[in-house]
Amino acid sequence: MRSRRAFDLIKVCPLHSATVSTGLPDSGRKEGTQPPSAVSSRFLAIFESRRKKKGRMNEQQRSTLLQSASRFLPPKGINKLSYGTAGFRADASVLQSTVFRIGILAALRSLQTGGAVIGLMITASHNKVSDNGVKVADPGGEMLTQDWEPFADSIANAPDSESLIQLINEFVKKENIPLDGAKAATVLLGRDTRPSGESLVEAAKHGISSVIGAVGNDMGVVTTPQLHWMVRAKNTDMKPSASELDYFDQASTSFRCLIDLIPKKSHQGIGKLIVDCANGVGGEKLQVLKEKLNWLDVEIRNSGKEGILNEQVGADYVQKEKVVPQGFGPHDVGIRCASLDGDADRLVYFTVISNGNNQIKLVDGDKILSLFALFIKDQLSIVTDDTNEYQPRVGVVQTAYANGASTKYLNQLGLQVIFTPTGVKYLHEKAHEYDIGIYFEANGHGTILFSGQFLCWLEDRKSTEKGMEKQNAAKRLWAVSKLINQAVGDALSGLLLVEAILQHMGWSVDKWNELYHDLPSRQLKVKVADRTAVVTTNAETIVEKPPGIQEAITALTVKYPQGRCFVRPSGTEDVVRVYAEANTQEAADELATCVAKLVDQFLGFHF
Ligand SMILES: CC(=O)N[C@H]1[C@@H](OP(=O)(O)O)O[C@H](CO)[C@@H](O)[C@@H]1O
Ligand SMILES: [Mg+2]
Repeated sequence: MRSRRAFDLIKVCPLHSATVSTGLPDSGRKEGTQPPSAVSSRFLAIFESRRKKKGRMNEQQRSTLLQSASRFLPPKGINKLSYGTAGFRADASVLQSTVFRIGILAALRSLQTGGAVIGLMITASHNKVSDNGVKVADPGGEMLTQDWEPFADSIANAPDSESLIQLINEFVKKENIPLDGAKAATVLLGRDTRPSGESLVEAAKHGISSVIGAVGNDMGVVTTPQLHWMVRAKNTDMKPSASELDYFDQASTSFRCLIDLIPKKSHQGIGKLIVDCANGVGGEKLQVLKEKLNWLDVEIRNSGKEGILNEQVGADYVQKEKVVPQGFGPHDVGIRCASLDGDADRLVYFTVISNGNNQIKLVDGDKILSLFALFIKDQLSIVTDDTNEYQPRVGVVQTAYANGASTKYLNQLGLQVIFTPTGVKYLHEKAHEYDIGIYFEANGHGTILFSGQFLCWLEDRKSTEKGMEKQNAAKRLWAVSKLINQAVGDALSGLLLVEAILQHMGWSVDKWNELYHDLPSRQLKVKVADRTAVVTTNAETIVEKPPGIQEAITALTVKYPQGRCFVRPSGTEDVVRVYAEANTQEAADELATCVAKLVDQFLGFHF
């Protein structure tokens, strides 16, 4: 079922995207006016009929694959790789064969989706500079369908070329992929600023071109969300030739639109913003936006010209350590500051505490989510009233890492809050079930998704609503849908939306931070012998295996007022993570430390 979602995703309102694309380049595109169910069943019928003739690897293809695969053999003695929460990540030196193989996978995915453009991004996000990684973007710009992850795991771990070809052969048959050289496939490649990126992109290109008919288009150094945005834009036919330039144009135009729609503009403004760019790709891209917007009140720091990527800088460091990033200090007290991560898909805000010994007041992903949810709810309540036949469904998606106070606040706003396991692929999927699905991880990765039906309705409201106030609210929501990156969480477009909303409200960062008070929390990581021994359930809040550990965690947690604690295996690092919340910082620290010891007792290296 999931592999079909790529098609469902692209059935956007014709008013929003001009045409509806199936990802099947030569299928009828005048279908946009049909109701969604009819559209998608027609797509699927075409898709199914094409699939029937497929699923064979000819001799020429086999020998091409075999020849190139023999040049990219996996190094001996490395740990088993797993696609995880955000693709494959490891020390860059061991990744050549993995990336080569994922190049093949991306080309196969393009073939399977009837020639839709697939994305392949080389990044290890907030991890250290010597690491790297690879992840794949599906036709709608979202993460690779989970159905393909086992295949990704198996080919990444295939010990030699013969077994790799055998796995591909089996998969191609199972999925009916037309591997006969007759069909075209396109993969869009991007990388962050890591020095290992260039050679890994080359490995990916070898993988792609070993699938006959497949072409890799290299977008160079881009943020992860820019690559996802381009994939989405190309496939939805809004902009078949979509480039980074279009990304910047759309972001700046919709941001300006939101600013122009601010009622009774405050002459005071909301003051200066300083952005820590993690010494990563976000710095140079934010500079482009700054120039395009003639935005004088933003200062860009840690743009990568001097410091080391992610070393004591960036959103992950700031959110987890709750201290200032390098380059920030007492001179910044009271100023609104933001941090991006290494590939600019996470965003948090903070202020430096005066005499605080480098401590900060963190404004995390939960607060960004709350600000977005509040703004959307306000605007929606202006546009809709009880007499409307169509009542858009709004859903807010969080993970167990969301601060308990944020969930309480969102519930008090009357919003439906849903929990999923960690990893944006889960949140994104859930958010798609709503007309407006807003999701954020506490670490600052999140976005807003709008359904095609809602956007059609909104398009109508923009021009037909009688009152100016209603029209403007509709226009604001429309601008949000254009500004926010609906493919994936995006620190740059998220930052512009936060700035626009704060200006709209006339709020300082402190006023925003007062929406609710975070419960004190602590996150720790524990190195264990085998993190896969931890099996969780209930959106990762309960440990099922190893037996006995959950009872012990619960027994500790109940001792602390407002205590909440869970453990889960990381999908990106070889650790088990511990999260604890309680009514005081000391209590949260103590609870986290006790549970970390428990994890060590149950799973640590005890010889
Ligand atoms: C606690 C935490 O921040 N976990 C992060 C981290 O995943 P782990 O599976 O926890 O390693 O990286 C993921 C990818 O960036 C992100 O989705 C997730 O939220
Ligand atoms: Mg990232």
